[in-house]
Amino acid sequence: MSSLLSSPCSSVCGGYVHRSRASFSALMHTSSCLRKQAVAHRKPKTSRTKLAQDLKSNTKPELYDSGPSFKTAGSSSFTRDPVPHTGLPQTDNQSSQKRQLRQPRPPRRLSEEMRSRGWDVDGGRQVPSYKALRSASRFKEDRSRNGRDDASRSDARRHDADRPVVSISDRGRRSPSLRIANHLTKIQPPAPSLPALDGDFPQTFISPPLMPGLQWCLKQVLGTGAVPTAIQSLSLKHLFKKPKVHRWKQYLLASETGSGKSIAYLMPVLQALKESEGNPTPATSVETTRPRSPTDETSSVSDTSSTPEIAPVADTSSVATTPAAPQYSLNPRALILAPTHELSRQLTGFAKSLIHEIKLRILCASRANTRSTLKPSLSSSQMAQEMHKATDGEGAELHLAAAQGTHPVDMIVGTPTKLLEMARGRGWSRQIDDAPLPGDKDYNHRRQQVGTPEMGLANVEWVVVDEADVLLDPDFQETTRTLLADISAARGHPVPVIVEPIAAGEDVSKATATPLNYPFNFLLTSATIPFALSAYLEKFHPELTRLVSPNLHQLPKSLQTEYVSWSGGNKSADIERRLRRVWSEDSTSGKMQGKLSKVIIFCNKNTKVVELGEYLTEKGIQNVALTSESSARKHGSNHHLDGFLRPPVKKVPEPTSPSSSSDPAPSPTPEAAVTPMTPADAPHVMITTSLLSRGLDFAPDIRHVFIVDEPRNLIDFLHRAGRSGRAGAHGKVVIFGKMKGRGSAQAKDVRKRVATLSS
Ligand SMILES: Nc1ncnc2c1ncn2[C@@H]1O[C@H](COP(=O)(O)OP(=O)(O)OP(=O)(O)O)[C@@H](O)[C@H]1O
Repeated sequence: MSSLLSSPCSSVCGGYVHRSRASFSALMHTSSCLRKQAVAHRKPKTSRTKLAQDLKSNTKPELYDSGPSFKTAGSSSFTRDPVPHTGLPQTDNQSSQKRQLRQPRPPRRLSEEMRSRGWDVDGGRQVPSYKALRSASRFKEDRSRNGRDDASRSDARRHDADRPVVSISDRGRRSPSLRIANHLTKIQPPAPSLPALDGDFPQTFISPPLMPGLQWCLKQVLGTGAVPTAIQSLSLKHLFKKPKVHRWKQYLLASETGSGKSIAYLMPVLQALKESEGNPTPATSVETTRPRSPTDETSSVSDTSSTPEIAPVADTSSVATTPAAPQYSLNPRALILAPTHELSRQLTGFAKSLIHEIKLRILCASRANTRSTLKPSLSSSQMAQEMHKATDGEGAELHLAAAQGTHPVDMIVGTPTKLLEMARGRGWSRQIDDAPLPGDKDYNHRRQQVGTPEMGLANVEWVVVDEADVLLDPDFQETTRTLLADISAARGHPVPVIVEPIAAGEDVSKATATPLNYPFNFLLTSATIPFALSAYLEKFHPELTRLVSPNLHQLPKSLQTEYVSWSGGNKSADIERRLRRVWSEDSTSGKMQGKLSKVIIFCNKNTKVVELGEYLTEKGIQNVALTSESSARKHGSNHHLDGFLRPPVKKVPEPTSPSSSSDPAPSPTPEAAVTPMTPADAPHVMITTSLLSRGLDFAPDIRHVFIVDEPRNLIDFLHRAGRSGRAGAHGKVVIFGKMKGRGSAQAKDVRKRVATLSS
């Protein structure tokens, strides 16, 4: 406890720093402040592509150094640290778009005053009026932009707020935590050399806390020797707790790319869904929490075995119960939100590989504009068969608009736009005006075009926001928050829709916002936490617990970086030359066992993607060039990514007993089925933009990522680079630029900044 003293910063910021053991974080803080001071005096950079200034200073693993009392029995040390993760600095774009706060939800019969504040009643449900959602017509789907400008980064401030932060130190555990045993890569998993368990943090996928069926499927998917990664350990430790007094969980799971965040959030969600099958938890109360006192922090840190959650004082005066789910076709109990259809489909397939034993029903809502294949006249057994087909296949999708009756479904995965459409009716966003404008002949026609809502939200107990920094950025936030508000309203606890990006440098610690207490478990995940997200969470979710891996905001250790200088001639020819070199190295090294590695090339612009694709095709290199407009993306499946995405693990024959000690037979490796081919026979190159840089789990034979345009910022860079070197597999990120002579300053700057991402 004595290690948690605060001392004034000796440098420039005048702030305070929490001291951990040996005052190392104090040192880091001071040096960070000095660096910021130096940056502030530097001539401001005008480049649009200037990279983040001080990303690393906030996130060094040393900041999570543990006090002596938290050492585990083995070499691992797990700790909760008082230094909060403050996030990456915010972009200008975000700061310039300060918008208004809409509140509160209205009573069912609306007064004129409430109406004028933008509320309406729709089919008995309270929703923001279409007028209030006028700006929703700008909703853009599938645009995973990651922030555009870094000019405000040096303004970023660290806020030593007292929200709970839980981290896991990787000292002495670095290799085991990511010594990935993955049978998909044909790497024989090393015998697990686990540090001694300290009874606190699970270091194997064991039962309990996992139910045997889930544990068995994890072994199938990951291989028998797999051990939890840092973020999964944290999840096992914290997300399976069952507090005596029910309260809705609020957690952020943050860890580097390819570190297994999907499993970290799927494990607790799937298990909870199974356990509460047929026994839904009502939205019993809106929890109001007392202000945190300094003693809260001390006690939560000193007692690692206790929950990091500060017990809220339940406001029993506002007790409400979940209204009965109306007769919608689908009434899911969990929703997973993802920024793209591709990611939704992959997550669905992956989640299905984990439920072969526990038998839940998971649906992908990614298909946007297709007619239902179900006929209303189907008998119930036919319907059940269709349902089985739709929920058992890889990334299977179902559109039930024309089907009758309700269909049991436990979890739906989709983009916020699609999910909102399912909840409000197809075409709802076209109805953004309450009254027709003079001469608006289409008005009635438009209103009639709105489809019937097919998804009820009253049963939703879990919401996961994957790639939270994208889904809560200016492009997506309105849709995401509207959906969250709709769920809350459907569960009987209306909350305001907040569309209020935090300005750069805004001191959120002094903000007096009303916390958002959603009546469901709320999980957010991301590999990058920009300032805007961090500040938003601090302001509106002060009780949210952050589970942070020590390598957050760093490149995976298995990923090498290499710089290639443009020759000064044709850039496409330079890229072609480098590709051929990769394949010739593959053939001589023998590391690829006769196969040739695949390469993902990231460009900044669609035109460049198309141009490069055509050039390589001309040169006899088969490739897949994908932009946001590509027609291949509109087919409602991930077939356009075939050969590049990691395929889901198929179900293996039933075990005699899932809880028996014998390990499951390894499933056939996807590689085994693939005949070796050359880049002239089958695409070995995918060219795309940042569109596909988020969340997708690419196959391990993608050994190279080429970044041929300067990334817009370090967030963008981390996600692009992170498509390779996943789950401990070897990978290389090749960065092209002008490295020598006049005009090389920018490339050198990139190099310097990228170097800060490797420890
Ligand atoms: N404990 C583990 N051992 C071995 N492999 C694992 C483990 N956990 C996850 N994996 C594998 O690692 C890969 C990456 O996982 P996942 O896609 O969840 O990463 P992520 O952290 O969500 O990455 P991103 O930030 O890019 O979305 C998957 O193929 C998954 O099967």
